[in-house]
Amino acid sequence: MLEAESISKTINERELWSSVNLAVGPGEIFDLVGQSGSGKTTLLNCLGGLAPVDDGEIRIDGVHIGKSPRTVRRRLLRSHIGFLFQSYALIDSWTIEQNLSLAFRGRTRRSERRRRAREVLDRLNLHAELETPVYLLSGGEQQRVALARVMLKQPKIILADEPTSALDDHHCELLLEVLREHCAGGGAVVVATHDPRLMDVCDALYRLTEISLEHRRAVTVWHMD
Ligand SMILES: Nc1ncnc2c1ncn2[C@@H]1O[C@H](COP(=O)(O)OP(=O)(O)OP(=O)(O)O)[C@@H](O)[C@H]1O
Repeated sequence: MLEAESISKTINERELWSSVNLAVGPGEIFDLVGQSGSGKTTLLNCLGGLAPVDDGEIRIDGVHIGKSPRTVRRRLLRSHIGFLFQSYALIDSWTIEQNLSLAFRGRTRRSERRRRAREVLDRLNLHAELETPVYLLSGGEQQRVALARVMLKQPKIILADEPTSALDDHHCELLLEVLREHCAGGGAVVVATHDPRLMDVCDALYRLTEISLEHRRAVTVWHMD
């Protein structure tokens, strides 16, 4: 479903990681761990096509995203990838409804979009009016709006960066339920987290590890039972 083969990334002459191999298939949740600054967010961005790699290949359903024409790539990323960003990536001055409308493709009627948005928000225990501007919400509520947007989009692959950072245990459990359902339906998840509540449900752990004095990082993989 999502494969990275021998990918490397250098930013401002600093090699973040190199020769990284990773493959996540239907039903799998992989965790990415490593020290702050080791390049986890950058790796997620590269896997999701938001940033280019310097070497190697990233394939989604077998399509090499770096080499495919721009329109094919955009369509593929749009239908396959859903991001849960560390910063939530919501538009602050927009309402919840406007932020969630970005998840819908094609011509979905507004009444239908509102009905589905309400259903997902209720499930996430977020009962604010759809007309509420996002800047009025707490961090945890904003994180749930971002999760609602991914749930409405229904991508095949979810890339999540510290998705539980603002969630209490109850809401963390809701997130886990959503991720498990996503995987049970044949989806895949790559998450960057050190949160043991989330690490517990992961199938494998990819650790960005420093392996030499030149600060090169490789990936060590542990498969969890
Ligand atoms: N666009 C950019 N321009 C310059 N430097 C960048 C850019 N993106 C990332 N970096 C640098 O690359 C390094 C890795 O950043 P990244 O956010 O990927 O690490 P991380 O492992 O996710 O860190 P954290 O756990 O603290 O979120 C950092 O030193 C960061 O400053």
